[in-house]
Amino acid sequence: MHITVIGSGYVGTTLSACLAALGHEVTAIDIDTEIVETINRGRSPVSEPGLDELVATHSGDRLRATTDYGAVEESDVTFLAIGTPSYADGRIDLGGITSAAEALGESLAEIDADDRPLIAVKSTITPPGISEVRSALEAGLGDGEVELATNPEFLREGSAVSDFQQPDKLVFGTDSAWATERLQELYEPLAADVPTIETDPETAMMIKYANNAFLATKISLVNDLGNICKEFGLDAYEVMDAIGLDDRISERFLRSGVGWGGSCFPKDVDALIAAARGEKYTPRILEAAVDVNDRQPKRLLDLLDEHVDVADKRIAVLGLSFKPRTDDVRNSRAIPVITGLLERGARVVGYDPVATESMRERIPEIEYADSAAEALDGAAGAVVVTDWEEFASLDSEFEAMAEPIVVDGRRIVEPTDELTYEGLTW
Ligand SMILES: NC(=O)C1=CN([C@@H]2O[C@H](COP(=O)(O)OP(=O)(O)OC[C@H]3O[C@@H](n4cnc5c(N)ncnc54)[C@H](O)[C@@H]3O)[C@@H](O)[C@H]2O)C=CC1
Ligand SMILES: O=C(O)[C@H]1O[C@H](OP(=O)(O)OP(=O)(O)OC[C@H]2O[C@@H](n3ccc(=O)[nH]c3=O)[C@H](O)[C@@H]2O)[C@H](O)[C@@H](O)[C@@H]1O
Repeated sequence: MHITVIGSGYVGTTLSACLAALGHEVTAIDIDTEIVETINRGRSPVSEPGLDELVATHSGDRLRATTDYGAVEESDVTFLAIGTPSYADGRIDLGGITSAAEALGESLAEIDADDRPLIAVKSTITPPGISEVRSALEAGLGDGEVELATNPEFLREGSAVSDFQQPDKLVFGTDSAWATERLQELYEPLAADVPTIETDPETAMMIKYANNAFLATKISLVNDLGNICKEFGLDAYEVMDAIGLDDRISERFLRSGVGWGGSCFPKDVDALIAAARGEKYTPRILEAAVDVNDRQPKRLLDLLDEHVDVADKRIAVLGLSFKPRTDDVRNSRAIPVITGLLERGARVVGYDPVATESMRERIPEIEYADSAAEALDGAAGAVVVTDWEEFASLDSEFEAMAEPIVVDGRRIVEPTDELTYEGLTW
């Protein structure tokens, strides 16, 4: 099939490269010329394991990139994979996706009605927001019709390619059998043993929000229970390992610590709360999940305060990305941790295996080290914010600290006899 993907960020590039790998002819569209050139040079514009290789394999063959919306003329399905950030009050900002939808509508107006592609929304938008995207598309189109579907994405950053290639489920939100069949045909090469949910566009997006809200709330509940364990002098990981054996709970997403960040859980939970309030419903459990999450970085710093007065001291922050294996620092827990340390007058030195440059753009005023050893050298304390595998093998590096104090927010560092080691929930 001929596919166009509008928006070439984490989701769009993964989608484009993986669909090309499935045998489809894919055109990736982005307004950013640097992104377009990067893909056409055979490189991924975002850092994801395996994505560079996929783009390199298919670029110039089944995958090409352009800034020109005219490329939709050829396509059977056109995806919208534009960012959907939040306003300060949590409501979803649909400005980016509606302006893309309007521009897309203008291009579709040039195509005979019978030849128009199915438009599938990959971006995460609240169910009430779907009508706004539809209106923008129709405003661009003028007279005429086009069919809009939703096809939410469940991949995680850091494992985007493998998550896309081996999904737990596929969700098709359509208004017609024709649209469902197009999506079935598109995913046919990977859908063999994958449960497929065929529903309407709004329910499909509610499935996406419920999925993220459930997982974020699960982690906050684990953190709440973990904080209680810590107060009782118990190890939350021992407790969670045990409850995870209950199939109804499952062993996944039971890691307590400094909380959830990233470009999706915080924004999606906030957007769902705001959309629910817009309907005069107050989702109290989701509000509590956000509240627990907001408090975890402060609990980490309070623990550090018990061991060292950080004012004027060099303090190492190990891990800057919101999770390992990505350079993404959006809503990383490292941000409130660094801000809290700066408010206490600490001299902060940050280290991350790949996210240093992203964090430097965001917080330029702190020092950045090229290795964990360099960050720890002379530090009067260290906090661990991201569970990068390399932190598990740190050992003699701690000997160069002025005070060997480590407060671990992710249960990744191996405690030693020489170390004053505190876990956030153990
Ligand atoms: N990042 C993730 O792991 C996941 C994200 N999502 C959802 O997917 C959507 C996209 O997320 P990301 O890929 O992370 O966003 P992103 O910010 O990485 O990428 C968005 C891309 O759209 C481009 N763009 C913006 N306006 C455009 C326009 N008018 N025309 C063409 N291109 C335009 C930008 O230049 C950028 O490259 C969001 O709604 C997000 O919630 C869903 C599942 C996973
Ligand atoms: O909508 C999205 O964008 C995506 O959001 C999350 O994916 P992602 O944010 O990439 O990463 P996760 O692995 O879910 O981690 C999110 C945050 O939760 C934290 N986390 C995760 C698991 C855990 O047990 N404990 C915990 O604190 C991580 O450190 C990270 O900060 C979902 O897992 C994806 O299914 C979804 O598609």
